[in-house]
Amino acid sequence: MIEATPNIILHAADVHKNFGGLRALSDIDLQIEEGKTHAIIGPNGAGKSTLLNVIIGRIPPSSGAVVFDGTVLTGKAPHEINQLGISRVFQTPEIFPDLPVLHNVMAPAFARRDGAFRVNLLRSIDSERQIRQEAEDILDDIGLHGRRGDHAGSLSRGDKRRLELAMCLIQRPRLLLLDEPTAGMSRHDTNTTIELLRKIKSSGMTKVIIEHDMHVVFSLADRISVLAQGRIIASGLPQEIKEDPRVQQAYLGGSVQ
Ligand SMILES: Nc1ncnc2c1ncn2[C@@H]1O[C@H](COP(=O)(O)OP(=O)(O)OP(=O)(O)O)[C@@H](O)[C@H]1O
Repeated sequence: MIEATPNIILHAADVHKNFGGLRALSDIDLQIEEGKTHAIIGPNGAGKSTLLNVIIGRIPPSSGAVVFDGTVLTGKAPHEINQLGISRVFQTPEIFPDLPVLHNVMAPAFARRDGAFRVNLLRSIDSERQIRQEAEDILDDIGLHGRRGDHAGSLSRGDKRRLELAMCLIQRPRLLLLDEPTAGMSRHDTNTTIELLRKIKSSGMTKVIIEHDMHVVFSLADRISVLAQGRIIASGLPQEIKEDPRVQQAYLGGSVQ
């Protein structure tokens, strides 16, 4: 078994992923420090989503292992990995469009407690009240409280993404993975989401963010890893990454600002 280093909550060790003849990930060694926000950036097709999918068990690596707090995740099913305390906000929101917004947020809390999306008729009313209150508080935090009775399907794309974030937060994950959390949002909604993610940061939750918007990355990240053609070409503090010539090169000569 691969040992987790102290303070390193997640370690992707020597991960490779091939799709047929295509090397989507090569020699990945990624260490995520507990309580920090770690951004993964890189040009289109660099392998960012593949890496996230390997971490959450949706895609098996061709070789290598992912270790979360001393537990090897490789070979586990996505729901088992979720139960260990890892949640992910997807690029395309996965919500229940026909249910009210509030019920969307409550549903994962039952899964958190029961280990499955099932309704336990013997569940105490108090517990249900507590979950409802928790869901209402989170909706308040993310600015969707006024929409709690509306069908989730009627929300704008940006609000659906925030709803999905609320559905992750109620699970109280130890590690939150965010795949382009502000994609499709207006500048105003993007800034509101940055503020919300900052608030979550102060709660000590570890976060991994994949993001193209450098304003979001540099507003939130404690550390940044840069993927290009399936390899991590640089990893470090935001200022180090900004000044790294290899990173500038990976962005086709453009500057990372
Ligand atoms: N299921 C799959 N089958 C075959 N090839 C795949 C599959 N998933 C991804 N790829 C390929 O692997 C490479 C990495 O893709 P990936 O989606 O991980 O990149 P990305 O960095 O997330 O890109 P983007 O920023 O555009 O979302 C690409 O060449 C992509 O075409």
